Amino acid sequence: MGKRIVVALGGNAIVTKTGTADSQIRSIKETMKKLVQFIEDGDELVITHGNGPQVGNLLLQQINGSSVDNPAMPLDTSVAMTQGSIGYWMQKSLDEVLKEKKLKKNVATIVTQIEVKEDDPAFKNPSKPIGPFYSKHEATVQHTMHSGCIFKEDAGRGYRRVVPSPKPQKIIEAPVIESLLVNGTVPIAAGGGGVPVICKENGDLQGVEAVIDKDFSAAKLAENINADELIILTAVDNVFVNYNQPSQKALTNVTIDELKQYIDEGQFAAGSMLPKVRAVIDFVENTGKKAVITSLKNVDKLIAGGTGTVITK
Ligand SMILES: Nc1ncnc2c1ncn2[C@@H]1O[C@H](COP(=O)(O)OP(=O)(O)O)[C@@H](O)[C@H]1O
Ligand SMILES: NC(=O)OP(=O)(O)O
Repeated sequence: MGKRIVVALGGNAIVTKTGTADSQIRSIKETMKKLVQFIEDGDELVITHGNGPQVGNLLLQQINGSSVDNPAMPLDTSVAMTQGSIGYWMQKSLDEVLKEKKLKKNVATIVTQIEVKEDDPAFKNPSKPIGPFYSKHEATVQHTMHSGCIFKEDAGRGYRRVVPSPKPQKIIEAPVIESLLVNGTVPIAAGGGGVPVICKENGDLQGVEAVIDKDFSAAKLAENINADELIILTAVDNVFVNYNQPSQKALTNVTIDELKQYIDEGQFAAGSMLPKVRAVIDFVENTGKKAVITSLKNVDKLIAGGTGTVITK
């Protein structure tokens, strides 16, 4: 019997050096050739993805191309725009792969809103890096040109714009996503971490300017739709302790208590592996189900029965 699986795709599944639509579509098609194996296996698949590079680039286009008659769109709308563009690329690519495999399945991208808390401390401490990398000098120039933009150093790789990244509380479209699954459709949902919204006193939703971390959204989505498993696909086969040191050790089977201890030891880099580890802890703790962190290229082996870092209670 198939499982209900939420797969979260990292940057290496989409992003290319040139950033053209064609190159990102080519990269995504290769990704879909891997993910189709879950469908062939009889699993119910929900695909979610990041948007850090794309939403940052889109914001730059908004800022640089805007005028009084053609205003720049706010960040929540820009997130929705990237859900649309990346979802379009994914849905088109997966459709093609399904056709090549002679599998009859519908694919649908859902513009997904995610509730966040209005008083989330993240709004006062922007931390989510988006868009291109700058040198320190370029970041200072950008900050001078666009006074509202904050730039921070990103894991030794250069400077990037940072925006608030509140924690997801509830997937608004979870019932729609579940009904699609029940009807045999493959939903692409909560893309780019979801459109962040707050719930007003009268129950209306209002978009807020932020980018939610897609790993936390994937965990909340998996929880809200009663998924059996959360799989986070990134660039490394395993989570490591003593990462990039001669004594590095791949984690294969690990409990959430062990992971918490490794967090206390500072084993996981903030802004890269740490949010993934925190997200899987949330999912496993809240549901008692299993999560996996591994690489996209490792999907074949994962489906064949193992490898990657498996996290259980
Ligand atoms: N302890 C660790 N174990 C494994 N990878 C780590 C660790 N600490 C940092 N990393 C880095 O985190 C990266 C994954 O984060 P990131 O690139 O932000 O993910 P995404 O795939 O979502 O874009 C890995 O490719 C690796 O370079
Ligand atoms: N929204 C988000 O977390 O995107 P990235 O994974 O691309 O940073």
